Amino acid sequence: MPTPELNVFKFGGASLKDAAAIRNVANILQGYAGKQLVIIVSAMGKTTNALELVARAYFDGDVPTARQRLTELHNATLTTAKELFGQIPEDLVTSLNDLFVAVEWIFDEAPSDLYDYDYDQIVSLGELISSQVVAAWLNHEGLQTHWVDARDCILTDNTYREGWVQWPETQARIGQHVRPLLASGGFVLTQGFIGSTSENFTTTLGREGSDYSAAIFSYCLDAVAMTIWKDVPGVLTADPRLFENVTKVERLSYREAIEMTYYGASIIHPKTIKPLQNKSIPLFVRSFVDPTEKGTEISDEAGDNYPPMVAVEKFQALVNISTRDFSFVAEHHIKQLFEHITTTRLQVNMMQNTAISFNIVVNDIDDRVERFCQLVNAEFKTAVERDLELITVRHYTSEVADSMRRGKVQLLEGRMPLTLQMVVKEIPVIRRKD
Ligand SMILES: Nc1ncnc2c1ncn2[C@@H]1O[C@H](COP(=O)(O)OP(=O)(O)O)[C@@H](O)[C@H]1O
Ligand SMILES: N[C@@H](CC(=O)OP(=O)(O)O)C(=O)O
Repeated sequence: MPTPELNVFKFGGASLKDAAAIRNVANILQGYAGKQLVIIVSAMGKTTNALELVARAYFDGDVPTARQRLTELHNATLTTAKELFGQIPEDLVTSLNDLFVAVEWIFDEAPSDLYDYDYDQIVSLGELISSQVVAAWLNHEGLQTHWVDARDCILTDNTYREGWVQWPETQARIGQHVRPLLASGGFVLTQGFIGSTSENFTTTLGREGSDYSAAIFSYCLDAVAMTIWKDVPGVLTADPRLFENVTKVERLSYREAIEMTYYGASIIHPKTIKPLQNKSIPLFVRSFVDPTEKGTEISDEAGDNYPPMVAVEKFQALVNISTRDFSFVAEHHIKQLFEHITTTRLQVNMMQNTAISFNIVVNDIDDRVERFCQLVNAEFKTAVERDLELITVRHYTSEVADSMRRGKVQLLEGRMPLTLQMVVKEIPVIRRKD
């Protein structure tokens, strides 16, 4: 049953990066007091990056470093809480302490044989901490807020670091845990990014997956709209950190949004769009810096005219695969290659083939490319080029395409009527030997 006028808001790391930022979030939420609202929060600032280092140190057997980094994070969290509250409420100190102690207990045991599993048990801490601090602050500010554990709501399979949502069970759990709280009044606040398996082990949904969590809650609760609050005025024609002269796009269709985000427009996690599109729930991208502004609306197609829009995906590897015996790359080879692509969890962003070779451009994550090359080694030769960028231009013009190529060497290009893609690397700078 739809929840009347329910909105879902997602606040990411940038909007929660320190005490002043959390105060700002509470000020925004004052404007929604008494409304039906589910709030999804990410970890504060760059906490997830810090926790990745903790997980790596632990898995590599360097427990003292893991402990030290965890203690630093605990102290930083208490400092933020102290700046917010002055005197930190006792129950917040206790709940934060319990969360940190649970990770310290992991350090008392040897790592499992699966890094991705250990990663999720540790890195999920970021969202658990931030949700406790923010919920406590909202309650302190007179905004009644129920804290919910997202692991009681989002059921995933056992694919650690990229849990696959089990939709029917998730829908039932969200209904069971969230609806009664909404009915009792007050906001519901929970964590983005995390879920759990049927054996109650914590999973994460993939880096920057809190947007996706918000879309899951929006879908399951039939929200009227979902809003993600960002440090930019909305979706821009390109990432302002990388490009000049970018402008805000007032409206985007789901199709445009999914194409841009899949290829690296990191403003929205690519998995966010499908659940919203499936129920025609509009997505608003708004500024937490200037919450009076309208932002960008993403919804059904409306015959819009779009300017050129650019997305850049970094850390790409180009894998050139060729047969060892000069035979054609035929269908059965491609089938075999894709089986290995699936088992090593490569995400293929571009592919092109010739008579005896097959090129794929993939996200270069961990040792996945090496594992893939080993698996195909018996039948195929492989050559890998790394540190590449995949630039995708929707609604391209020749001027924009030329400006993207400037100062780069282009290794691969793909053109479709609406989309231009190029794989580029920096031109190596020749320096004098003195
Ligand atoms: N097309 C785009 N429009 C606007 N911002 C973009 C775009 N592509 C990338 N970004 C970047 O996304 C950032 C906001 O996303 P992100 O840092 O993931 O936020 P959070 O982690 O707080 O949710 C912006 O600061 C901007 O640099
Ligand atoms: N904290 C997680 C999940 C997330 O989505 O964060 P953010 O909303 O700050 O991008 C990450 O950094 O990957």
